[in-house]
Amino acid sequence: MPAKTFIASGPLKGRIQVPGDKSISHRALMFAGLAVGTSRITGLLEGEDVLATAAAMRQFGASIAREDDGSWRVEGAGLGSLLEPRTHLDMGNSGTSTRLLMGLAASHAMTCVFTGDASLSGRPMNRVIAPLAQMGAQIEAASGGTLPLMVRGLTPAVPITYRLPIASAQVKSAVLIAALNTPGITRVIEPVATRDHTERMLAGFGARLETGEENGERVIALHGEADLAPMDVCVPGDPSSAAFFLVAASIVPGSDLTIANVGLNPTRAGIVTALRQMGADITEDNPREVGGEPVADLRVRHANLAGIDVDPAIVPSMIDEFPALFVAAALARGTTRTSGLAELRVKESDRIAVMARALALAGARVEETENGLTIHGTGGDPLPGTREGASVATELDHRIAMSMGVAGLASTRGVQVDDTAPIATSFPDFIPLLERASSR
Ligand SMILES: O=C(O)C1=C[C@@H](OP(=O)(O)O)[C@@H](O)[C@H](O)C1
Ligand SMILES: C=C(OP(=O)(O)O)C(=O)O
Repeated sequence: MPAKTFIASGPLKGRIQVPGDKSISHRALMFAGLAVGTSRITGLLEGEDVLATAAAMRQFGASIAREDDGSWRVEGAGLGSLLEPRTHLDMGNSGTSTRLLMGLAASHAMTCVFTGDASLSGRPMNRVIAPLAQMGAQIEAASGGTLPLMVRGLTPAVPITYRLPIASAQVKSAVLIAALNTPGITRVIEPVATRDHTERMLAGFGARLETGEENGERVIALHGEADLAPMDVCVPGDPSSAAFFLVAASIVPGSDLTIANVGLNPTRAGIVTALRQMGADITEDNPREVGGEPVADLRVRHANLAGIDVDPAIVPSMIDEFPALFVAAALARGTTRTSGLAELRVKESDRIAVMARALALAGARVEETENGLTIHGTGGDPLPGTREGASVATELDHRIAMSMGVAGLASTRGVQVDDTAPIATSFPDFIPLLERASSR
């Protein structure tokens, strides 16, 4: 459990690059692992969550290796020809790996056991069990619908039409991945649009899928069984990782930082919109497309932020960025109110409760509401920071650790975080990168 105190820093300057997008990295390994032939992935995030997906895909029969130039070479096992894993699949801390690979197992005639760490073992899986059971899979989970769980897949599975009861790209993707090996048309209806990396990348790998709109809802129709052809994937930088630097540079006076190659898919870019509404100075340079995704270099300069009421409609497009936004709000002038964040309670930790406690410990004025936080900002003055001997509980949650690390940069006493190890799940080089950016 490496604790660390993040202390007040000088301005963040220069040009940095954040690692590859976690959501896209998972999918690149999965779909390359299902294609027939060899794919190459550049810019893959080499974080623990993504490595858990790689290990699982190897158990399913894909051959996956890192090349000397840092790219990854994947020889697919071929959809429908997967091997049955010889041991349980250890998903570590990763909800995305678990839920998407449960979809894969559901339409293959094999038995897979999924396990995970203490955080993942508390997260709800009924949301994927329900549609996958409709498709014919038999799933036995611990009471409460959590890991460890066993999936007995069915081939051929049954195509379904499934309307998502919650806005979740993981549930959508689990059903679409199960549909790949399912004859017929599987439809997913999304009342609220969530990240669409699965749809974009599956089309790139040659799956037949149509996306459209009916009565204001998104409808995705996937034709199985799919033949996936190998391809080269270039993974853009992760906007969820960039968010920590967008907030850090916004709250530390004198900062002028460029974050190169950040993915700006509209289903992910809500944090940029919300920070701009607070008065952040963020410009987009060199907009382009990388790997079928919109990308730009983001230049962020310190600004005097003001509190806002965050529109709940923006929530799905910045779901993982709320811990970072809460830190921006704690340094802003006036009050920020957030609502509609029920999903935050079932992430790696209860991010509403854990951030309320963490920010209060660092001296911020925070009120927890049913499904959000109300934060009264300092108006730009540094937070007091944690007291001697007190440290923020990160609860196995990488985003809590990084967000509170950023809060430390704008604090008088510094912010001590009890455990920085979870950061490696999504951003192994976060601390050195932060130190480099703030010491120029
Ligand atoms: O599909 C994905 O890659 C993800 C979807 C989101 O989860 P939900 O689907 O549970 O909202 C997000 O929080 C997670 O970090 C990654
Ligand atoms: C919620 C997250 O990831 P996952 O659901 O894959 O554990 C996250 O990275 O913030």
